[in-house]
Amino acid sequence: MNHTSDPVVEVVDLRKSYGAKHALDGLDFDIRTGEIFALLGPNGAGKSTTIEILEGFRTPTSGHVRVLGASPWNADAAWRARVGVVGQSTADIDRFSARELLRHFAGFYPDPRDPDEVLEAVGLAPHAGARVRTLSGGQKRRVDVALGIIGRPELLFLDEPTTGFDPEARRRFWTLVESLRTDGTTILLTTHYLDEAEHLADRVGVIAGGRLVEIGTLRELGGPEARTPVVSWRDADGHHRSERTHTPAALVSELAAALGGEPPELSVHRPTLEDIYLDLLEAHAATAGSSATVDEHGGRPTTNAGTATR
Ligand SMILES: Nc1ncnc2c1ncn2[C@@H]1O[C@H](COP(=O)(O)OP(=O)(O)OP(=O)(O)O)[C@@H](O)[C@H]1O
Repeated sequence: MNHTSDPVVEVVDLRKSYGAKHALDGLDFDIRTGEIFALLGPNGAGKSTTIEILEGFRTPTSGHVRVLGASPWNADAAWRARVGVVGQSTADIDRFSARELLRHFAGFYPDPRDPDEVLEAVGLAPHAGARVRTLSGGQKRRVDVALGIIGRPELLFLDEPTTGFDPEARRRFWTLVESLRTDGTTILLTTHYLDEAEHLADRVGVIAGGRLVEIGTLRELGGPEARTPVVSWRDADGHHRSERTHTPAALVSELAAALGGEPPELSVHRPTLEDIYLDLLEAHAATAGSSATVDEHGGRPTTNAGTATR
């Protein structure tokens, strides 16, 4: 465990361009020891570019980046042993069994976890001896997670870790991540699942168009007014109206009195986390002058722990 009070991850004015494309346009954030920090954002926002720079697989165009006190892309093997990586692509060493892979990779670390305990923790114990290629997509993803934590990392990167998991596997994974936090592991997570971020993250950073739109706890997302209920109805001349109010019951009574009965098409809605998140992205797209786009990305390196990192 890192016992210093310095941030585990320090990012100042991080920029990354691919030709004329500014994938990252000046990011600033810190991740503290023992924290679970989630990066949220639409497709193409820059989450994987950020995480891959912090893992040392890409170099920034400019900016200051320190991860466990080092520049990741110049870091040595001792630094790598302190970091765990679960990238977006799935383990492709599929002629081995999960148990064989874990035993093999455990040998690269000074203080690895017990392979059988890891298999149990990720729910792979019943399939430990099966060749990885015979496993389902969700089971292969668990192999990635197992490889990411076998070295007992101080800092764990999880890039969309539960994509393809069934609901029970996701819950089980969340329990595993919580136990890693209890052990003192610092975790950077990217996810498209707001409930995952809500369940796991101490703080989130919302990224869009290569910029950090907001950073804070999920409760703080969108500012203090974002969760204010919205009363909607159709008024006497047929126009659709809506009003944000902390006293929706009072407004509904006023409306009922003014309209002499039930307000037509009345609804009272308390914005959900998803509403708030989508509003944030919409506001960003409006100020950026374009909406968030879905991009294909080429040339991303394989980043699962079993191949590129070790
Ligand atoms: N190797 C590359 N060459 C050129 N452009 C790239 C490359 N990798 C990423 N990009 C572009 O950089 C931007 C950010 O991509 P990135 O993969 O970081 O987004 P993301 O937030 O991880 O998206 P997703 O949620 O789809 O994984 C996108 O516009 C993408 O097309």
